[in-house]
Amino acid sequence: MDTFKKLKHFYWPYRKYFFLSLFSLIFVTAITVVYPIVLQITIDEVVRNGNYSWIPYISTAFILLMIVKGITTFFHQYLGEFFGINSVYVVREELYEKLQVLSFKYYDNAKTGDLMSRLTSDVEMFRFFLSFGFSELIRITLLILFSLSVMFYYSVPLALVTMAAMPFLTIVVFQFDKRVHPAFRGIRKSFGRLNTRVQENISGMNTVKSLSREDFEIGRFSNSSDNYRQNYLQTSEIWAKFMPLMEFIGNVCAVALLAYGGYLVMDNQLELGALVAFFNLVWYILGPLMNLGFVVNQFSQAKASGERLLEILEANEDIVEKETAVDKPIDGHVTFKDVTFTYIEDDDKALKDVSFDAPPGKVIGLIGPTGAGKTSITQLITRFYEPDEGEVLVDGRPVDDYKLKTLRSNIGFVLQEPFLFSTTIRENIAYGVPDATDEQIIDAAKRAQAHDFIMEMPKGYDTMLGERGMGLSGGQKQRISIARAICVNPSILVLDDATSAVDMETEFKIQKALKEVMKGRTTFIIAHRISSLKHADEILVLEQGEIVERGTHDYLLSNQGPYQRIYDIQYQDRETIMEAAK
Ligand SMILES: Nc1ncnc2c1ncn2[C@@H]1O[C@H](COP(=O)(O)OP(=O)(O)OP(=O)(O)O)[C@@H](O)[C@H]1O
Repeated sequence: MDTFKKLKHFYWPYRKYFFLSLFSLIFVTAITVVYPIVLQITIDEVVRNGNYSWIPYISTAFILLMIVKGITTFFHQYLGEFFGINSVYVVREELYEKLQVLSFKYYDNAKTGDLMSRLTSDVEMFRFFLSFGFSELIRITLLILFSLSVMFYYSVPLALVTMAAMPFLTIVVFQFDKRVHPAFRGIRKSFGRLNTRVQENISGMNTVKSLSREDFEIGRFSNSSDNYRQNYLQTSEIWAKFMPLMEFIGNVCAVALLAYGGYLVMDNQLELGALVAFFNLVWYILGPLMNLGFVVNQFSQAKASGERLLEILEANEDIVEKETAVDKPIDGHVTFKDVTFTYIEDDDKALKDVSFDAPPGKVIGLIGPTGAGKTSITQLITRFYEPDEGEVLVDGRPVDDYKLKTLRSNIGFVLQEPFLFSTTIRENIAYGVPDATDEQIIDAAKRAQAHDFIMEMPKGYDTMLGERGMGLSGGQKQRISIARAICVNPSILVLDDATSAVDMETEFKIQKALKEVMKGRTTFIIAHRISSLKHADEILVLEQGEIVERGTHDYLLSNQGPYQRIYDIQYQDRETIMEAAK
């Protein structure tokens, strides 16, 4: 019940609808129990005692009851659904909001497919229990209570015989829950894994096809699918074992009832109509008790789903905004003081004692082999991660003094593989500034050298892009992302390998666009090619998380250090190779 208690604040505000639904349910259930009573009166009074004049009254009363039942059933169902769907509406909203604030650390380990299945099928499972399961549990209790009351009214000894089976059934149901709950947790987990497989496969379809790994992928999918199947079958086995057992206990009870009840009728201690009514009533108890297995099953599924939802809702938000965080304009002065950083505890350090100072408007180049820590530096400026030691300052203040929104909206990114949403080009450019005017958007596109190719498209700025920006070349995507950065007008700019994926002509265009966007902004250029950052005011050469050399291009060229070696590989050796090829 802990899971439901923890999730209470989602459904409790809607309790009014739940209780109204429950109130209607009391009528529905009470009227259901009236059926056997009508049967008893008809047999004993009308048929056996010959009171045929009662027929019109009984019929009218019966019809009236049916009308009331129809109306109350409507309210019970509708309000139950209303309660469930509104509660999970809030759950879904809160989950989504939580996903927006969870840090990169969380996403480093999270699997998209699994998260998707939590946000869809787990939420749905929880809703189903709120809408139907809860009230079904109460319907069962009410039906048993009402039926027992009528049974005790007809015959106390016979009612006691019926009750004798209840403890056995309760034990079986309890055992059932104990086994079926872990099984359902297994099902939900393997469904999450299955979703992850599908999602990764579709996202990585290019890689799969280009490496001809379709068969391997099919095999991996089959494994996950088989795992889901096995989990499901295991649960079905538990289900299949317990259901007949419950039914058997129920039938033994019915036989005992008929034998003892028959004896009471023959002994004139019970009217025949009462026995028939009794036999109907006993199924109103046994049926729901057996059905309890189904409700317990739903309850277990909802509990397993609720646990998975809580795992997201209670996930640690390691990047928290201070209460005193400020919202001040940022000039773009970035300072690192002895910064050391690791992504995963006990892992190698991604940055070691990194210090530098980047005054507003200066250009800092970051170069070094892959995995040297270039991107990590920029991830700390935006506070995507936090350093283990040392300080990251912007305009002389630690980055955690700023509101996250203030800090991040002042830092623009142009990445090697920009992410474009499947919407119009206009919306993609204005993504960071949703209220940007058409003039602003067009101006940004012009400065990013993107206006011309956008205008060549049939719908211009209203052209819809496919998922992940399909339908555009790498260079075009890049320029849209530069326009996006210009639109935001950040004081700090990060160009992460922005020109590595394009041909020389496009690179030239992009460089022109970048020059435009860099004007007046502190810029960090991450590059493998010296040509991309040789004009930087300071170049930091990184190796295994450490700054091993720093200075201007000219200084570094004469320093006989790692930068010069990179230069030699990229320029002189190339010339030698070109010479040799002549
Ligand atoms: N999300 C992450 N979780 C764990 N380790 C990471 C993560 N991102 C990077 N690392 C590790 O941190 C180190 C520095 O990585 P970083 O991405 O900063 O290098 P880089 O110099 O930008 O490399 P590249 O030129 O390939 O982009 C590497 O050893 C990398 O494996």
